[in-house]
Amino acid sequence: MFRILVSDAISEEGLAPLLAAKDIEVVQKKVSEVADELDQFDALLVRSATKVTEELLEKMPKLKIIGRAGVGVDNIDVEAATKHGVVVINAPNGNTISTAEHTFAMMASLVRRIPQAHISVKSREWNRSAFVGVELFGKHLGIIGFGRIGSEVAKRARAFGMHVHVYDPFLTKARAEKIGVDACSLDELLAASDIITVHTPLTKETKGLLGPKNLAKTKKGVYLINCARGGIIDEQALIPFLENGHVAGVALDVFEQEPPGDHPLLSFDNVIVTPHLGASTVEAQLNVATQVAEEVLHFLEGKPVTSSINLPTLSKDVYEKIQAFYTLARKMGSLASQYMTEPVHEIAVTYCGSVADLETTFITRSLLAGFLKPRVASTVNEVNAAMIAKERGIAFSEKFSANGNDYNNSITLTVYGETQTFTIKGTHIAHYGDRIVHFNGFAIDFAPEGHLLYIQHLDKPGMIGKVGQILGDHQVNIATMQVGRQEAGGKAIMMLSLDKPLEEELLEKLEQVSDIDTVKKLEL
Ligand SMILES: NC(=O)C1=CN([C@@H]2O[C@H](COP(=O)(O)OP(=O)(O)OC[C@H]3O[C@@H](n4cnc5c(N)ncnc54)[C@H](O)[C@@H]3O)[C@@H](O)[C@H]2O)C=CC1
Ligand SMILES: O=C(O)C(=O)COP(=O)(O)O
Repeated sequence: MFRILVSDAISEEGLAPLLAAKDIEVVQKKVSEVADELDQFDALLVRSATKVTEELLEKMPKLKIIGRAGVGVDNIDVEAATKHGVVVINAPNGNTISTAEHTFAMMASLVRRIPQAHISVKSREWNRSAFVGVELFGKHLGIIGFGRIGSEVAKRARAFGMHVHVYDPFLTKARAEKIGVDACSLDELLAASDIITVHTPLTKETKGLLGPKNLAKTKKGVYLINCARGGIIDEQALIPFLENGHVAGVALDVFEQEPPGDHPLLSFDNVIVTPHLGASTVEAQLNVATQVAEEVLHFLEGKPVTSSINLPTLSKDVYEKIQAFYTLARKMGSLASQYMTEPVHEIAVTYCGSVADLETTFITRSLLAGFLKPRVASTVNEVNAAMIAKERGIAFSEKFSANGNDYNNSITLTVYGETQTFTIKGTHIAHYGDRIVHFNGFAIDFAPEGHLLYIQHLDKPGMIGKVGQILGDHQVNIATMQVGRQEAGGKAIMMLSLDKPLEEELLEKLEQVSDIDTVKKLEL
């Protein structure tokens, strides 16, 4: 049974896949209303109101996934979620059109002074000369941030006969030309635009992007629009530019603090505002709720997510291709970690043959999670494995080779410790399963599963018998046994799979047998 907390107002119709699912309980309450039960939730669904802080995450130890029914995740401490191994997903395109349309509604309202005229008429006035506006046709629109919403705004602007200038450090000239916009530098955009609208996420780089310095570079009489995030246009910095008339008008859907309270900007007649309504349409809310509900359901069913903020995203197709290697890699990581009981400073993975062509980032994360799990007390999974490895000073690298080295595919993992180096190689054989084909310098062939017992010994007659005798005397049944050696009479290994885990006392007995060098219990 999974419990999901929906702590913001999310479309009930969109939540239908979760509400209808068996073994899932959906609780639609604010965080403050379930303060005593926070440790019982597996998933959390939010919009922009709930602040998902590290403190909240610490109160939710069972949490596996956070679904943001919308785009911006600046209300979620994604780094803390990653640290806690919690997947964060969003609905990146469900509200694009609604927000682009709202931006346009704001633009038209701003230049034609519709809100002010509306209030005037409602106040029983009829003052036509007070509300003379300007046309959008022929004006220069500057769009800062040319992602999903920015590009939809551009399409609409072109239909209105506007010239569109775009600044986005990640936009190529070729794409800009194809869409028919002028890709330019920020300074060029600021100097050329009659109206500027921002559509970036709120990040360290974009916070205060339109602050005192950049506002001074704009044309006198410029109009500004923020339907992205409060703070991209610095609210305090706007005040003198409004007072001296340099900025002709501002439209804000979002604020540095929401609600903004008694903010000085609200006193300006030429500042028009809405209460964060960009995504507030029936269609957008249904889209984003359906997207996150389906994703969360998939995730809880153990399927891949397609729009994660802190995991590489995988299509169903790709996931099916990598699934087998993902499991093999996790087991190899775990075996290496259990074998190498000393501190490790580097992990190197080589993908050979068909696996080298796949999306290996995810496989490597799985391998790291498998490696770290026996070593860390907290949750470790694909989400936080790379971060934890880094924190512990473990470097990791990937190499690729088209040649499978006798196998259709293989993964080789080398772990560098303080005093020794350990190498393990595995392969996945379709319709047969995972095999470890190389272990600590020995060619061997065993299935990585269950209760394993590794013994390194001298290659001489009677060794298998001695081990078999000790295990038999203690009622431990051997399910399978594989052997490998480097040369006749030299070092050799046995890998036994047992029907039950080995007790410590038996391990010690085996270690005392003459010509047995190493005994290790490996659990998968
Ligand atoms: N008012 C509302 O209700 C809504 C607001 N939003 C907000 O709109 C914003 C944009 O959303 P999308 O277009 O869906 O995101 P997106 O990720 O598709 O586009 C963002 C664009 O900003 C660009 N960018 C990033 N850093 C930049 C920088 N320093 N300078 C210039 N460009 C930069 C990126 O390259 C990207 O192309 C987000 O902040 C989102 O939270 C989204 C939906 C509703
Ligand atoms: O999707 C976004 O980024 C939004 O800003 C929409 O926010 P909301 O879900 O309406 O609180």
